[in-house]
Amino acid sequence: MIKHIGSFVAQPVFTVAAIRQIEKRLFAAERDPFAVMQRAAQMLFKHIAINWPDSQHFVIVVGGGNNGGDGLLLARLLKQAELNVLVLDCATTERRGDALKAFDLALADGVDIEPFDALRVCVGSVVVDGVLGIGARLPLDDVLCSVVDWINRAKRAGASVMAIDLPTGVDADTGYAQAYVAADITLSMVQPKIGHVLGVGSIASGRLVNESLGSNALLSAMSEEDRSSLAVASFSEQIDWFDVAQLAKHKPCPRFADSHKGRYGHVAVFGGDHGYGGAAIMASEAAAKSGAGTVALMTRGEHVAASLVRNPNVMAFDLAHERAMSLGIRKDTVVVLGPGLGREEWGEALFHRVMALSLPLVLDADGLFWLAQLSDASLPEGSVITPHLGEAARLLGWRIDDINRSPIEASAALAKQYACVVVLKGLASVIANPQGQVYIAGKSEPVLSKGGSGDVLSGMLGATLAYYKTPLEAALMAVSWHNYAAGEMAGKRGVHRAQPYDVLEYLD
Ligand SMILES: NC(=O)C1=CN([C@@H]2O[C@H](COP(=O)(O)OP(=O)(O)OC[C@H]3O[C@@H](n4cnc5c(N)ncnc54)[C@H](O)[C@@H]3O)[C@@H](O)[C@H]2O)[C@H](O)CC1
Ligand SMILES: [K+]
Repeated sequence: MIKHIGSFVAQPVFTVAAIRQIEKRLFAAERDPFAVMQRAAQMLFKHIAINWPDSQHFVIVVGGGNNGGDGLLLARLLKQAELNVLVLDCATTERRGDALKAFDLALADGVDIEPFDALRVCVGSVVVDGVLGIGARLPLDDVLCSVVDWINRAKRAGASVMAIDLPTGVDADTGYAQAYVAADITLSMVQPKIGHVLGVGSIASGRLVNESLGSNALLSAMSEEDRSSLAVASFSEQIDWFDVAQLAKHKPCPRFADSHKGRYGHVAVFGGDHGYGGAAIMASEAAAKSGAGTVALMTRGEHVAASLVRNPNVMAFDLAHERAMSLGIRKDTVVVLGPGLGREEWGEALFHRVMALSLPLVLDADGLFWLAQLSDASLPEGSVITPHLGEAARLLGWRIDDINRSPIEASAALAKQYACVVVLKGLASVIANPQGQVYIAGKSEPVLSKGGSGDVLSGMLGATLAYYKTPLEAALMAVSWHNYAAGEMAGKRGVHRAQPYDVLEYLD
């Protein structure tokens, strides 16, 4: 089968360890390392002027590290521009190095620096979070929690919040957060971090802007090998990927002019025990509307008529019929197993029967429940599993909180354990393959938090798996496409009314 390979626009996101290495090289390349912090402050000033050109009153909350140093130098620039600026200092340790130098310069310039006091009323229309950046140790103690709370209260009272580098409270390596600053804009310094695009961090960051401070030039001068040793995950960049014009350019599963249905694969969706027919019907509809050449729904007899009425293009077979398997399966079949499979005997027997076919699988929902019951399971080559946090926890024998705290490690561990591609579903999804490649795709789309969204995604994934050469590509395409379409749908239909299958009307 001839396949079209989409080209991905991916932007690397970095760990703190990698940022520290880049910083080291950046400092070595500068005559005066303090110049990097000064550049950071100039960039903050620039973005303030762009975003809030009319604001006169600024409050900058600073910690004792270099994140606070950036904030102090920004305060100086605002003061020099004759704007009203107040620095609230919540440092608990003595300042050293660049942070101390920044503090002294701000003080010498007459910047108003006062100790942070939670009872103080916010006087700024823009509040800048310069409390903690990549040097944060989490969780925050009570004092820092009250600082975070103060900034968020100021926001609720009408102030805009800009975070320097990272919203305070967010783990830069995972996006995990408990108490955290909810920023309107985050100005990331040097390079974007994993925590900006994953987990709660992806929401806390608000609109993300990065200023490389000279590191882009440094990275492009590095060898590909050297550079890729720094990035542990690549983020299929929202700005490019989800931009309508860009998506039009990278349209998933494009059709060929000299087309016939055999070129787009065959998807067989297995599932739909009593009461769960909708899940399997939605998955089969999703496969069909994502462009699969042919789709078969393999289900209980009671769901056949419903499926035919809704989707006459989808073949619907009653699994109790002795020829159902031979009619619904071709040799190039991609199987979607799980939606509405259930946890009763019927689902268990069907799970084993389908696993024995050794066809590439999309394994989801209760398919993952049955997978977790096996002590030693290998999946057919080219398979993809799509667990949410709870399902991943069951498969790995970890606690859900552990998955939340280490989503990249969890997906990589699952990809190894089952020798398959893993889509760990979350606000943004982590996609990993057994070769150690990791991508983060998608962003928070609250409209997707409804029963049935996973079924639709698994059906879409069935279609992309039939279309693309590698399961990694197929997973990236399906997750990004689903997420993009959800954003379009939410805008046009509203987040309450829109149903999970409505997303399929926004794929083109
Ligand atoms: N170094 C550079 O090239 C540049 C750095 N920039 C900014 O600097 C920060 C990173 O600075 P660093 O000093 O390493 O860390 P932080 O400021 O994030 O915090 C360290 C500081 O805070 C204390 N601390 C950490 N956690 C806690 C906690 N839970 N409770 C109390 N205190 C805590 C710690 O002891 C230190 O004193 C980076 O994010 C950038 O914003 C530049 O932008 C320019 C280049
Ligand atoms: K910060």
